[in-house]
Parts: sequence; structure tokens; C-alpha cells
Amino acid sequence: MAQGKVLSGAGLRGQVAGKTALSTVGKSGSGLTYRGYDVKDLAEHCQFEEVAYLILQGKLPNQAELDAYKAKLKALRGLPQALKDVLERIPADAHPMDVLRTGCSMLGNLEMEQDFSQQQAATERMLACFPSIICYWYRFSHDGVRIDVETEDDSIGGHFLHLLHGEAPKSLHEQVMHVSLILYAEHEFNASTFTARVCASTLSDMHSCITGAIGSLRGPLHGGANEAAMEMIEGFTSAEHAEQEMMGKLARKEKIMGFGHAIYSESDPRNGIIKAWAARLADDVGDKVLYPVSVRCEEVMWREKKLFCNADFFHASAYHFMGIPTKLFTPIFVMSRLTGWAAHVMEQRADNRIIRPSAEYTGEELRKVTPIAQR
Ligand SMILES: CC(=O)SCCNC(=O)CCNC(=O)[C@H](O)C(C)(C)COP(=O)(O)OP(=O)(O)OC[C@H]1O[C@@H](n2cnc3c(N)ncnc32)[C@H](O)[C@@H]1OP(=O)(O)O
Ligand SMILES: O=C([O-])CC(=O)C(=O)O
Repeated sequence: MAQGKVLSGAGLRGQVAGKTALSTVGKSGSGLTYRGYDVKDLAEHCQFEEVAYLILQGKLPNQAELDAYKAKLKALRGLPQALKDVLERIPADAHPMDVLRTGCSMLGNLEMEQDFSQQQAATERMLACFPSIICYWYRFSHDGVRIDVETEDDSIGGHFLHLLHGEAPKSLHEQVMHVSLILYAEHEFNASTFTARVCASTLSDMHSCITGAIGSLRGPLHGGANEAAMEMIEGFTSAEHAEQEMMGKLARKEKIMGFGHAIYSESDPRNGIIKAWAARLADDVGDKVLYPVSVRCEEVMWREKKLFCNADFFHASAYHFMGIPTKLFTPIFVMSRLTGWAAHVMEQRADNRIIRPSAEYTGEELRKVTPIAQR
């Protein structure tokens, strides 16, 4: 069995900050489980909506439960006019994560979670309408069209691709979206989830918790890494060029996005899965550059630094092959991780104590205020 990473030092690394029954990360070095199921098993056998149900309701649904859940989500895809009005005022050069953060916050103003008995309903509404929010803004600001966000698509991933491209997605793409959303759904006490839990611990509302989590996910050290990885690999014209550039980056001690992990020691279990789908999509589009470039980056990083691809790296090429604009990569992560965030909020609420750690003081000793005229 693989050894876990030695966890200590800054960034609260290795410190237990609470309990969860939702997932295990790196328990045996490189494993990931959601409520006791291996993520590989889930990605192979389930649709995203089954996994969302598992994470949020505590068990895998049977067929009737899944059908009812999907029908419920489908009916919640529409956007209130006041939210559309806000989205239409956000410029095209805004970052889509900021759009989603604002969209989530505005939804909280319009459809406030009145009390915790509404937590599942508030979450279902966000699950159903986050793709609508992001695509409504994207298509209005980039193409000048006001799209109808209420489609008949069977899945959340299919709904997103349909709104983005203006036509129902091919089944390969819908399948990849299921896998991708499953892989991103939950990951224990990562930075954005911890943000949501800290917010929940003050007994705040669900939309505030999720809005804060979106802000934390946006950064390139967390969810933003899939966009940063794409920006890097699309600059490489061949595997040889990638090797040369990567060696230069390493020599300059640059951080390379999409590699390394705070918890996993030798691999991220999500990488092999999305890498295989990226290879299939590369075949599908006849790619001869981006996939070999990505593989070479992976080889160089392992050979030179023993750093491995995390979940984000091969997501970059996979999303690109499906025609998804780079700046929408991290919002897709949100559409998925929302399940984990909300389940953590519910778990925190069920056994709450306000999260309030202590700090080691490194500032000045006690001193007197000099009156302003004498400073
Ligand atoms: C879905 C997700 O959120 S997965 C994470 C996505 N983020 C990224 O891909 C960003 C790039 N990766 C990183 O910045 C880091 O690996 C993190 C943030 C993921 C984890 O950070 P840490 O736990 O602090 O990393 P760790 O302790 O393993 O770092 C060990 C050493 O490897 C280096 N290192 C880690 N990752 C990388 C990287 N991607 N590129 C170059 N060097 C790296 C660190 O700088 C550190 O070197 P040092 O000891 O000289 O400072
Ligand atoms: O766990 C982490 O620190 C980051 C990560 O991989 C995730 O949130 O999916």
C-alpha cells in the first residue's frame, strides 16, 4: 500500500480541522472515496446526477429516485428576470468566475434560504441553474443573444454544452461531462470547501457559503489551475517544444499549474481517468499536438521533479477538445463542486461549533499611541 504524504508545516497542513463522512482523500496515498465509494467506480458506472444525489442525500439513488431527481432539476433551470438583468450588465471581459460569484449572490437576494429546512432545495436550485447563469452571461456578452436557458437536456453537463454551443451535444461529450463533474464533485477539506464550512459555522445562509467558496476556488493554486494549464500548453507547438519550455520553467523555479497536490503523495486518482478521456477526445478531433504536448509535460515533471498531474491538468485538453472556451473551465468545476460544498455546509450545520482558530502573534510589543500632530 502506498504511503501517505508527510503532512506538516504552514497552511494548516496535516491538522485535523473537523470531521466528515463525505469523502476520504489520500487515505492510502492516492485513493479518493465519496461516502465509501471509490471515485473510479463512480466515474465508470454512474451519471453525475447519481453522484450528486449520493453526496447530498447520503445514498445512491435507485432508477425511480434518479428519474425524479433529474426531472426536479430540469424544472429549475430558468432564471428570474432580475438575475438576467444583472448578468446583462456584466462586461464581456469579466472573469466568468466573478460572474458566477455575482450570479450566486444575486440568486441569494432573490430566493433567500429562509431557514435550514430549505438547504436541499436551495442547493438543487443552484445545481440546476448555475449552467444557465454562466451561459446566459457568456452568450449575451460575447454573441449579443438572449438565450432560452430552459432546455430538455437530460443532464446538467448536457444542458451546459447545449446552452454554450446552441445545439444538443454529441453523446461522447455528454459522457465526458458526466465523468468530469463526478471527478470534481467532492474533495474533503480543500481550500474552497473549508471556506464554505467556515462560513456555515457562523450559521450563515447557503448562498453566502457557496459565494465564498466560488471566490476561493477561483485562484490558480486551486480550481483556476485548469485554465492556467491550458494557457501554458496551447503555447507549445510540439512535444519537443513543450520539453524545452518546461525545462526552462523548472530552471527558473516557476510554478507549473496542474501539477502537485497538497495531500496526494504520488498521483491524483482523478488524473488517469480524465487523461484517458482526453486521449479519446484527441482521437475524435484528430489532434496531433495538444495531447502529445500534455503527455510530454507530464513526463518531464515526473522525471525532473517527481511532480504528478493533478485533476486539473488533463481537464484542460479534454475541455478544449469539446470546444469549451478556456475561461469557462473553472466555472464547470463550480457546477460540480457545488455538491461537495453544500453537503459540507449541511454536515457543519448538523454538528456546529463556530470555526475560530488562534494565531501566533508576530507583531509589535504593546506600545503607546503618539498623538497625530507628533507623528
Ligand atoms: C483541483 C485542485 O485544486 S488541485 C491543485 C491545483 N493547483 C495547481 O495545480 C497549482 C500548482 N501546484 C501547486 O501550487 C502546489 O502543488 C499545491 C498548491 C497544489 C500544493 O501545495 P503544497 O502542499 O504547498 O505543495 P508541496 O508541499 O507538495 O510542495 C513541495 C515542493 O514542490 C514544489 N511544487 C509543488 N507544486 C509545484 C508545481 N506545480 N510546480 C513547481 N513546483 C511545485 C513546491 O514549490 C515545493 O517546493 P519548495 O519546498 O522548494 O517550496
Ligand atoms: O484537495 C485539494 O487541496 C485540492 C483538490 O484537489 C480539490 O479540491 O479537488
